[in-house]
Amino acid sequence: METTTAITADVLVVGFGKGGKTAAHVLTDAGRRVVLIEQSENMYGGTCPNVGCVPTKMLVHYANTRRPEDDAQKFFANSTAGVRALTSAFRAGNFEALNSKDTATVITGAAHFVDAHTVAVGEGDHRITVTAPTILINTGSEPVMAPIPGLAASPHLVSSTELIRTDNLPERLVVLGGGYLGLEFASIYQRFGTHVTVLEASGRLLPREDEDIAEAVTEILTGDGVHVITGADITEVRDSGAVSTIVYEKAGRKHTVEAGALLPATGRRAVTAALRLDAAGVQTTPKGAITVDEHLRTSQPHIYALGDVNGGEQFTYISLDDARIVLDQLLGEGKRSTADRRAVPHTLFITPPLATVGLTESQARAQGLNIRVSREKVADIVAMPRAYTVEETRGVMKFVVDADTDLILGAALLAIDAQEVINTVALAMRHNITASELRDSIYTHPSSTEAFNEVFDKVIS
Ligand SMILES: Cc1cc2nc3c(=O)[nH]c(=O)nc-3n(C[C@H](O)[C@H](O)[C@H](O)COP(=O)(O)OP(=O)(O)OC[C@H]3O[C@@H](n4cnc5c(N)ncnc54)[C@H](O)[C@@H]3O)c2cc1C
Ligand SMILES: NC(=O)c1ccc[n+]([C@@H]2O[C@H](COP(=O)([O-])OP(=O)(O)OC[C@H]3O[C@@H](n4cnc5c(N)ncnc54)[C@H](O)[C@@H]3O)[C@@H](O)[C@H]2O)c1
Repeated sequence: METTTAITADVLVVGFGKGGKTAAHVLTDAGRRVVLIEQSENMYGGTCPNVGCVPTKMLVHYANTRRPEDDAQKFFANSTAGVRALTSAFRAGNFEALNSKDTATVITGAAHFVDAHTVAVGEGDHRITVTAPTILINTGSEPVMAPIPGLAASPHLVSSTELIRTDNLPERLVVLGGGYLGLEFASIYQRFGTHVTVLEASGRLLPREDEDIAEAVTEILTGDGVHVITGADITEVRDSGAVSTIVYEKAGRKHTVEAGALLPATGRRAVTAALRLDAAGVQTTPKGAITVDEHLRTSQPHIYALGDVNGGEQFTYISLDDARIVLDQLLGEGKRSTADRRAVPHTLFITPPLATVGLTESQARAQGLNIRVSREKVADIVAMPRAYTVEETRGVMKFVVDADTDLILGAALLAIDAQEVINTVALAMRHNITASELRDSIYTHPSSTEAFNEVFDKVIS
């Protein structure tokens, strides 16, 4: 006998990501009856606090506190135990904070569309359906598996989630792809004591950054012992017992590298396959992301898509900003849009971190802009003793400034605290604060922001 439970709500959220949960809280507080469906009890709060930003940044912290005399294996196991404790606390907090509200309900199970207003969890017996006039899809992204023969079947294949959760520090890790995820894991695991090799298809790391910045990053990683191979065309993965052999071609020659663990980090794509979007008439792009307009409405105007699933930039704070746009549609004036975003910063959490915003020097030159470029090595910045006080003097700071208006066009900060300092630069860019104003402001001492007092004057071209 079928025992379908039918629930109605004002707003249904599918997926417990940053955008969905933020919207769910605000809508509940505004008196809406909200149902949020999350497929896994291990994922309340979404990717970021469970298997993404939070655990990886905690691992960066732990890896950087390891002393040479620490036993690598024990130190790693203690670190992942610390990560588990934090992520479980965050997960429970995320569930409780929402589910304990009178007009909010969290349902655990994989959701799929039945029609444009109805979503079901489960099939047949015990099926739950939720019907709502407004639906938010926030199902995130998953790793793309490069079509390399032998890769998908390799017993040594590990996902970033598995690497975070294991207590066993791999002896030899090969990372396929030198993007955000690949370089962060390379830096973390090398510092824990693993021998790491990065195989990157592009001719150099970080092809979107200026060459001098990419070179400085490569120097830091290789200085830490990471083996970085760029221009690598990976042709095959062969398995024999305890190791995988990765075969790649570089400059017309065949090479091999062995790994006990193999991490694919060649990009992530929207999670839509299980949603049965056809049943709701929701369209997707050729890459499988949900098609949205600048207000994040899908091809069905009452259905919105937030976060990685809509094919935008894959960062937690973008998913959060997506929630602001959708909430403005549902509760506000309906004006806010993705077109309002200016000077969105990014941070690659290697050690020290690389934080960037705006145009690179090469992008600005390609646009024919009249620019002034300032750059200084962190070790040489007299106004920033902070780097010496924490014994991390590696890196470089670079600013691209409009020579006609003195407005900042972009920055690349490879330096201690860069993930914090970049937010001030981005704010200055958004509010048309000039390079001279930033240079001549008062900052606390000793801090990394003080570098502004000096670096803007180190004009190199
Ligand atoms: C290892 C790693 C490190 C990262 N580090 C950073 C960082 O430092 N800073 C940063 O800004 N970004 C980082 N990111 C990217 C960031 O985590 C994502 O951009 C962000 O979490 C995306 O959030 P979201 O709102 O799109 O959805 P997610 O947080 O991915 O949530 C989607 C949720 O939907 C659920 N779901 C999927 N399908 C269904 C279904 N059919 N039914 C019900 N539920 C479903 C999933 O289980 C998941 O919980 C990192 C990513 C990874 C993988
Ligand atoms: N600190 C952060 O904010 C952070 C950290 C981790 C992940 N993320 C997000 O997650 C997304 C996914 O991360 P990612 O690193 O998987 O993707 P990515 O797009 O950042 O990098 C993928 C890299 O893999 C390379 N590549 C692709 N195919 C390859 C192949 N066959 N062989 C070798 N190299 C290949 C690409 O040239 C690229 O350098 C990021 O773009 C970012 O938005 C953010």
